[in-house]
Amino acid sequence: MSGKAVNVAVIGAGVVGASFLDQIVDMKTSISYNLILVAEANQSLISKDFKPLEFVNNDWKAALAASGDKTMTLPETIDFLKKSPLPVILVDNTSSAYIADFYPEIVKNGISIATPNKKAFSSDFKVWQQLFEGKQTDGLVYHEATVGAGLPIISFLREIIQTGDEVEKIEGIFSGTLSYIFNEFSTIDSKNDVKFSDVVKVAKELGYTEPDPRDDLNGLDVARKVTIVARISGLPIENPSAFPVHSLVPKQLESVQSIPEFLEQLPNYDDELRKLKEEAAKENKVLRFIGKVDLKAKTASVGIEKYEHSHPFASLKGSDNVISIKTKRYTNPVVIQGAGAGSAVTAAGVLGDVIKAAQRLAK
Ligand SMILES: NC(=O)C1=CN([C@@H]2O[C@H](COP(=O)(O)OP(=O)(O)OC[C@H]3O[C@@H](n4cnc5c(N)ncnc54)[C@H](OP(=O)(O)O)[C@@H]3O)[C@@H](O)[C@H]2O)C=CC1
Ligand SMILES: N[C@@H](CC=O)C(=O)O
Ligand code: NA
Repeated sequence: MSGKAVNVAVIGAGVVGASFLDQIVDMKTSISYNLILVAEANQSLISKDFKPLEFVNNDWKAALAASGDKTMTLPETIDFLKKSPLPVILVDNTSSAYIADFYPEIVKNGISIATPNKKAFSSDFKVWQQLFEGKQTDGLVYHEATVGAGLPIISFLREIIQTGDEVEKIEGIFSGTLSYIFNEFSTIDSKNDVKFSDVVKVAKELGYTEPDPRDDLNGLDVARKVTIVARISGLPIENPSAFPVHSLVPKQLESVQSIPEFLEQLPNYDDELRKLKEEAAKENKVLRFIGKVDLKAKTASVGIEKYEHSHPFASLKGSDNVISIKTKRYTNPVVIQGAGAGSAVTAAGVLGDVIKAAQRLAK
């Protein structure tokens, strides 16, 4: 044992957050990862004297449920963490834009961040610059799980770029939900006449979609991921609305209030996608929902593309992501494929980031 340690503060104990906490309390390494804060929206566990929180049988859930501590505001949380005697890594396991807005202030106070939350990295480019072009004394920022969940996309891109490689093109299926929907809707078997609206309903029943499926179908989640990989590769995209994004939500259904009503009306708009699928089938192709960045042309886009049956994107299964990266050195693209969503793989991506930060920070 080296006796080195860091303090870890976790915000969010939902799908990813709960799995993250299960993994970190079980982890045995030479560095000590001392949990000093676990916060849900309304209740928290706070170690006010910075002694590591302790759980009977590693049962953090029971301890959190029994805790009487109310969740601090973000400014209060920053004030608390600033006083930590050990380096602190704040793990944001929420999708909160409000919390993401505080990242520049958090790192300015020397607190490091590890997160799967895409909001800060895909909002205004100015925030990106504040996070990655700041002072030596700023906290570190890791966000592997913002693209392809635990798959090594961001670390790979950053590493090859640091060694002098140049990214030329990135193309991929970046959404677990839309991967599943198109893998089921448009298959190599041209007799498949399943309706788009039916696949969306099944995807929702299986828990693959966001609570409101429009948050997947509008393409914004993919646009955020495309913005992130483009920026890392040197294309300073202003925000995820600064390039063409094909929304699969019919205009007339954008403002429908209830989710059941949206799902009930969706079959009225099946025709357009059915025609596209039939056109593709005639050319022996399938439809896939793709994010693309072309560094030479300085363009990005999100939308439906057609692929030959022999293309790796055509034979994708389940809700896998697949991302193809062509560079000056990798003239045959590197293809990274695997689960791009899910609690355990995403949490492992976040925990991997915490480990990387701790290896640089631990005292
Ligand atoms: N699920 C997946 O497969 C993947 C998720 N991600 C990203 O991971 C993040 C988390 O996703 P997921 O776990 O699925 O989402 P969930 O909605 O399951 O969990 C979010 C959690 O954040 C908590 N929360 C929200 N706001 C606050 C706040 N102000 N203070 C404290 N806690 C707060 C919520 O608490 P409460 O319940 O009390 O409101 C909830 O427990 C998102 O950014 C998502 O995009 C990335 C890749 C894959
Ligand atoms: N809803 C997202 C989850 C991760 O960001 C997806 O389907 O990929
Ligand atoms: Na990743």
